[in-house]
Amino acid sequence: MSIEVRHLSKHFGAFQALDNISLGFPSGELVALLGPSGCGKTTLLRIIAGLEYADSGQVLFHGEDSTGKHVRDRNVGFVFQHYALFRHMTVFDNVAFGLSVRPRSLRPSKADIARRVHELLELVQLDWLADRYPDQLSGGQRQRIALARALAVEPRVLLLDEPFGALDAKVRKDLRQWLRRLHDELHITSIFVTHDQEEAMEVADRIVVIHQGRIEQIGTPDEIQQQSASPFVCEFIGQTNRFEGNIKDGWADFGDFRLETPPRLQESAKLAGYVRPHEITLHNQASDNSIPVTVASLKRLGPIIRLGLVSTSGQDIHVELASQQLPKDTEVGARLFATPIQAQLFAV
Ligand SMILES: Nc1ncnc2c1ncn2[C@@H]1O[C@H](COP(=O)(O)OP(=O)(O)OP(=O)(O)O)[C@@H](O)[C@H]1O
Repeated sequence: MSIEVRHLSKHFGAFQALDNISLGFPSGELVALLGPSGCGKTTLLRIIAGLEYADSGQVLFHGEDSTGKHVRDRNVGFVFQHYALFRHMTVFDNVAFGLSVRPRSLRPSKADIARRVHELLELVQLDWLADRYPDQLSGGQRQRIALARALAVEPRVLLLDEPFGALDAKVRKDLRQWLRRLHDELHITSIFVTHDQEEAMEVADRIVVIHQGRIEQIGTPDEIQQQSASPFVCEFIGQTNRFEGNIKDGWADFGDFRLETPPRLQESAKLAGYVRPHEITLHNQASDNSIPVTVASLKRLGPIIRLGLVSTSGQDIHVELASQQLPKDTEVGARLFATPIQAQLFAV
């Protein structure tokens, strides 16, 4: 089931939460809506679900206009961070709920419901918890049961709003890998909201970066990271170093170093160059293209070393290297030369 939204806008009073959003969610993909708090991602998800209505624009399910359709007629499954399980019902009854409240003519038999519930509990690998109550589960187990409950009605689309937001880092990491595997098994078109770029990178086929109610970029995790569409995306997706420069003799000139410039930037007055921590090499000797720096901090994380450097002009520079790439005898206070090997360049 593909989903498309066209020219969606939404105001809350004078505040514009969504500003003319158009995009498609291809059938069977797992797409992340990523952006800072308040950027409009939950509002977009709720409009797709039918829990909220846009001021203008359309929502199409499989090419069919569903804009005015009630939530119960859209056949979507939800997993929301605060959409708790029913506390007075067992795990089994929670998962069975969506099927057992169907009108009599559409309701499967008791035996069919039981079979389906056990299949789903097996899918989320928690069949052994069928008789427990939600209070007797861990947070991660509760979210997996919530997912089983959402899947029980065989939704055409699965919508997840920060599904693992309230969980601790380790459980969160496990659950997102598990969600990815589950998606690979089921291939239900799924959209999940997150403000955690690492989560989006790890789980999604495609990421939609939203900022102030507008789409900044749509792309695969690699495209978003390596070909960011704007300085905002560059800064939002993981750690980066920003350098300011300008065009000199056809090069992007940043004082201590220079880089090749694409033709589209040749006329720019000012440039911002974003260099990721792993895109910088360190040397004992100066070269034409190196920044003199002092090592301010050095942290070993297994085979990786993270360094905090300060340039002579006072700029902080973050670097990440494999330990064998670190110049010999480097310690805090050492003077080195940092060479950016590539950058994403923008006119500013
Ligand atoms: N019912 C409402 N009434 C008034 N303002 C609202 C309402 N719902 C959302 N907003 C505002 O619209 C903006 C977008 O909200 P939304 O919940 O979509 O953001 P979000 O990107 O999901 O943020 P978060 O990650 O914090 O949940 C926010 O500034 C929010 O305060």
